[in-house]
Formats: sequence, structure tokens, C-alpha cells
Amino acid sequence: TQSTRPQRLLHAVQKNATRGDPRSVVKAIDNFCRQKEWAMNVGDEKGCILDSVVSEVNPVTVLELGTYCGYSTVRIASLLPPRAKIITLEFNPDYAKIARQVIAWAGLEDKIQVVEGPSGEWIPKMKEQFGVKTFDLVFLDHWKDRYLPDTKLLEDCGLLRKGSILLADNVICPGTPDYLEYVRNSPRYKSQYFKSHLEYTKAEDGLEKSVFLG
Ligand SMILES: Cc1ncccc1-c1cc(O)c2nc[nH]c(=O)c2c1
Ligand SMILES: [Mg+2]
Repeated sequence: TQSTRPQRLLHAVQKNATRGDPRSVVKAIDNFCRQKEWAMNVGDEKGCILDSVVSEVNPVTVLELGTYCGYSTVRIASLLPPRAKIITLEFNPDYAKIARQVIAWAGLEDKIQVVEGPSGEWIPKMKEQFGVKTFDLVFLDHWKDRYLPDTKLLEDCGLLRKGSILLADNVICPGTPDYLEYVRNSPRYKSQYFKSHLEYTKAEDGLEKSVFLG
């Protein structure tokens, strides 16, 4: 039976990356996507912007919406302080299965919790299920039509505090116009656009960083 692209990406990690070395896992995925097959990881160019925001925020609790194969999960977790944790939500069980193995290869299982299912159902359960009070950083990288409803849900569930940071991928390509309009015009956010390119291509894309003002 034919393998899937996520399976081929995992095999590239297991072949080319060093167990327990997150940076080598990131490098192996970027090389696979540049030399073999494009895949929708945040990639190395936008990944550097992600790294700088994570390092600046130094978050203790992180929520990632959209795990895919775990590339950005590994990138973020490798920069977290010792007791910090990241909860990453993935709707697609096949993606979640691959992501768990990529995360294990990087040796970051203790910092990462992969949760399967729809973000709209899991966000209201965060406090009771995972003992989360508020998130210091939320990385939105799942489905463009869910960015705005999930952001409103995070607000309504009291999961954001004054100073929480939302960082959103793909605000240009595929594009999230309703989300952009909201965070750029709402008095409750201070927003900033980081222009970049769609992963592994020359097409424009970028990350939108929005600070929740409370
Ligand atoms: C798949 C695709 N094709 C052409 C252009 C962009 C994309 C694309 C790129 C991404 O970084 C994505 N991240 C999260 N979720 C997505 O659906 C997604 C889609
Ligand atoms: Mg993306």
C-alpha cells in the first residue's frame, strides 16, 4: 500500500535526524520539503520569526492550533524553559499519529501534549481537562476558517490574559481576512504583521502577532 506524505516525512526524520536533537529534526524536515516534497510546515523562513517571538515571550504555557507533523511544535518546544508546556490540538488522527513520532524522535515528549479532535470542542475544556489557567502564547496554524471563532472562544473561556500573545500563520496565503480584520481593528488587540513567504516558496505570506490587551 502507498505511503502518505506525512509518513515519508517521518521516515526522512528517522533517517537523517539525530534522536534527541530537535534542531536536527527541524533541519531534516526542511531539507525533505525543499529537496523531495513540499509540505505545509511553517518552514525555515517563517520559523525564524516564530523562534524570535517565542524567545521574546518566554512562555510557560503554549497552545498550538494545528499540529500537522509536529514541525512547529518541536521548534517551539525546543526553546521553552524547563517546566514550560505546550498543548497542541490536531483534528486529523493520521497527522497526530505522525506528529507524536516526530516529537518522540526529537525527545520532547515531556514538554508536549498532542490532543486529537476539533479545536472548537477542546478549547472550552482546557481548564478542567489540563489544569490550564491562561495561555502565554497561542500559535494559530490550523484551518483559516477557525482562526476567528477559536480566538473569540479563547476570550470567552477566559484563556487569555493581559499580555497573552497570538501568533497566526498563513494570514496572506491561504489567507484569513476575517481574523486579520478583527485583530487589527479590535481595541482589545495590538497587532503587528511580519512579512515573509509561504514555506519553501517565493509566494508572499506572513505571520500576524497580536497582543491581547485584556
Ligand atoms: C496547503 C496549502 N496549499 C497552498 C498554499 C498554502 C497551503 C497551506 C499552508 C500552510 O502553512 C497551512 N497551515 C495550516 N493549515 C493549512 O491548511 C495550511 C495550508
Ligand atoms: Mg501554516
